Amino acid sequence: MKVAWAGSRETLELSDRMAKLVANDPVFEKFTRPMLGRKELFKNTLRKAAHGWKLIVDLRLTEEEAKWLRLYIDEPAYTDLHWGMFIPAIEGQGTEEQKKKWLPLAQKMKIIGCYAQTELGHGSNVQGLETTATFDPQADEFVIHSPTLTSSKWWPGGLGKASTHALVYARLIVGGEFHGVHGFIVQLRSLEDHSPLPGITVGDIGLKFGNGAYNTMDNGVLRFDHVRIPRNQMLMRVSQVTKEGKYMQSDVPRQLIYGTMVYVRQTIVVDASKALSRAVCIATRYSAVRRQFGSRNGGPETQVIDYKTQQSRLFPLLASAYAFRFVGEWLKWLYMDVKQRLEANDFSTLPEAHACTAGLKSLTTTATADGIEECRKLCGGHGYLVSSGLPELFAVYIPACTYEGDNVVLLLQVARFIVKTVSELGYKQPVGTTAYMGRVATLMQNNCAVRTAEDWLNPGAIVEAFEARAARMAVACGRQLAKFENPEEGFAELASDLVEASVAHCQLIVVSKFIEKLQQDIPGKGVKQSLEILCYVYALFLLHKHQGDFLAVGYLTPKQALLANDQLRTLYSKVRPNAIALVDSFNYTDHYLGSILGRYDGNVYPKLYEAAWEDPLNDSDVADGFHQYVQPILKQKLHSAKL
Ligand SMILES: CCCCC/C=C\C/C=C\C/C=C\CCCCC(=O)SCCNC(=O)CCNC(=O)[C@H](O)C(C)(C)COP(=O)(O)OP(=O)(O)OC[C@H]1O[C@@H](n2cnc3c(N)ncnc32)[C@H](O)[C@@H]1OP(=O)(O)O
Ligand SMILES: Cc1cc2nc3c(=O)[nH]c(=O)nc-3n(C[C@H](O)[C@H](O)[C@H](O)COP(=O)(O)OP(=O)(O)OC[C@H]3O[C@@H](n4cnc5c(N)ncnc54)[C@H](O)[C@@H]3O)c2cc1C
Repeated sequence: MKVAWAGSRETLELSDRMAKLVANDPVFEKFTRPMLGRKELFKNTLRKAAHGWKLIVDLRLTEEEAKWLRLYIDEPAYTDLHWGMFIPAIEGQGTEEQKKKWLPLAQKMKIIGCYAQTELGHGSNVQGLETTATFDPQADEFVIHSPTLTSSKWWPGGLGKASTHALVYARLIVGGEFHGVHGFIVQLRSLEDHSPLPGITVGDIGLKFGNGAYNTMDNGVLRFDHVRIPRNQMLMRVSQVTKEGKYMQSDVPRQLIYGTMVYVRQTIVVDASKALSRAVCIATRYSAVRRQFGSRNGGPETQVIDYKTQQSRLFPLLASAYAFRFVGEWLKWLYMDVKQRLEANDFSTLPEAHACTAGLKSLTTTATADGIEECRKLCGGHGYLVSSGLPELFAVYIPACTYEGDNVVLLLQVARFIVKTVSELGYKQPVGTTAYMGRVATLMQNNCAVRTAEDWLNPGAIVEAFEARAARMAVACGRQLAKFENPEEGFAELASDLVEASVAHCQLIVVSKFIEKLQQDIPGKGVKQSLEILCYVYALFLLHKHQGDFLAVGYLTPKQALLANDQLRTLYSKVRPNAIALVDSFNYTDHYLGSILGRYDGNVYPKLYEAAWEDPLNDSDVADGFHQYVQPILKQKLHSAKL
């Protein structure tokens, strides 16, 4: 099962080596993180990042090894955005000449970059960004300027204190004409003494949610006061500005400027499976350790993992972790395919790539953020201790529902895509993830044929149910939209229904890709069978949770919905014997889990007790402040009988 989770034996071995390299290095200790002050915390993050870079250089780690190393260091840092956005943006939107100049500098970390798109006043609305880049033909330069307070760049990770350069997204103005938002490489700080360059005001935006957590990252604020950069520092693969001041839009779609976001969104889907699997690993192991009630004749109390309510909350999350892992694997393939096509100037699958990355990023991050919180609750009181690992995991993870695109805004992008597909059904055969809409007549006509709970253990029945739900919801939205004279007005009015139809479409993708994964060769005795059970748990859990959709579109009867729930209960009993093996398959070290509740050895109570005394508050029996503030209360003589 470890190979199935890792993807291959090579990846399992490589990631295992990196995990152990980090776990055995005291520099990467994590437990004290939540107790550090902001400056000490940030300095410690810089220290870890520097040590990580030294390991990469000294050990000559490959790009893949370095990626796993940074993952297992498990600390948001400027390197995430340098490697995860600044470099990919240059790779995707730079000309060959620009890549030749800037990539070696960035890859050798001679410069540190961030991705500065969001502003104080605009994040979702990229076309509303206010920073300006005005071409000066006399000087053959762009003048980068922050004309308003709301044009201040705000949020970019690594911007506040670490980065020397930024990829700045600004409104391109040539000869007084606005030509859309484009990316510009701008140096922010001196490479000599790291001081901000003239015209640059830069700093950190302040404390964020949680102790430690994402406060290791210097999300920054940045303002420009007429800062000049050479013309060749506008990324010009998509569009160009000539020396003469002529704007040229190549035959590449303007949306390629958004390409880095597509790339990051697909990485975020796999990240979701990692984050959710960590929380599920902790909650599952602890649920097996924790006993509460149920003792008979003085015997041991019941393991809480054996309660049906615990199983009905925990096992769908376990199944979701595997589901997101496999859909993330497919999404990576989709992204690489569209990237290759783009290199051949084939833009045909760009809309599908955008819709899939946007929709799956939204769906998996929402489910993961909710899932981590559910795992905290599954651990009872001890889940609320920092030493459980869950509060910090939650605090670090939840911005994923916002960054790289607010999850609702992204679902609205999916809605545009499926509404457009429905509107073209009469004359254009849908392909890819919307191919099922080509069978809309059948899907609208045929209802569910399930007669017994067993009938739900049929991939065909599952896929047809999810296809019918998604198709019928999309067609219903299309029909409603047709009633509006102004399509944009209709879209705004029906936005909530469209979002629900988008969720249905995206859940169909996840379920379908899980089923397709099971049709592949999966090594290991009993592994495929275990994954099949999880696949059905995932699908039937969604069907149960969203049964209102399936009933409202008339595809399911209440009886069939009840049969699905009956089957779900049976499936939980089948997951139970393998639950620990399934989470052990994630192959996480205790260091990476950072959780006393999730320890591999299950030695929870002694370690919880031990850890309590390490809290600074226990440095003395009588806490500082007692004598000054409490003792006087205890000693005071009160005359009024009432007090
Ligand atoms: C080694 C370590 C690795 C680490 C990995 C690193 C990162 C990942 C891991 C952790 C994360 C770490 C840190 C956090 C990073 C976070 C960074 C950020 O947040 S960067 C900023 C992100 N911002 C956004 O996502 C903004 C969201 N808004 C938009 O994308 C757009 O404004 C819009 C909502 C899509 C609207 O676009 P527009 O204003 O142009 O209007 P539309 O009419 O809707 O679109 C026009 C047209 O274009 C199509 N389209 C839109 N976007 C794309 C796209 N991305 N790709 C392709 N096509 C796109 C859209 O469909 C329309 O097409 P059509 O309908 O045919 O006209
Ligand atoms: C931890 C973190 C790291 C980040 N890192 C970076 C970075 O490195 N670089 C960078 O450039 N940015 C970064 N960001 C910014 C991030 O990309 C934006 O916050 C994100 O794109 C959301 O945009 P917004 O903040 O403008 O939200 P808004 O769009 O203002 O969202 C506010 C509310 O309005 C709703 N809304 C907005 N538009 C619509 C609409 N059309 N229809 C319906 N509802 C709507 C949203 O759903 C939401 O509920 C980061 C943010 C965070 C939290």
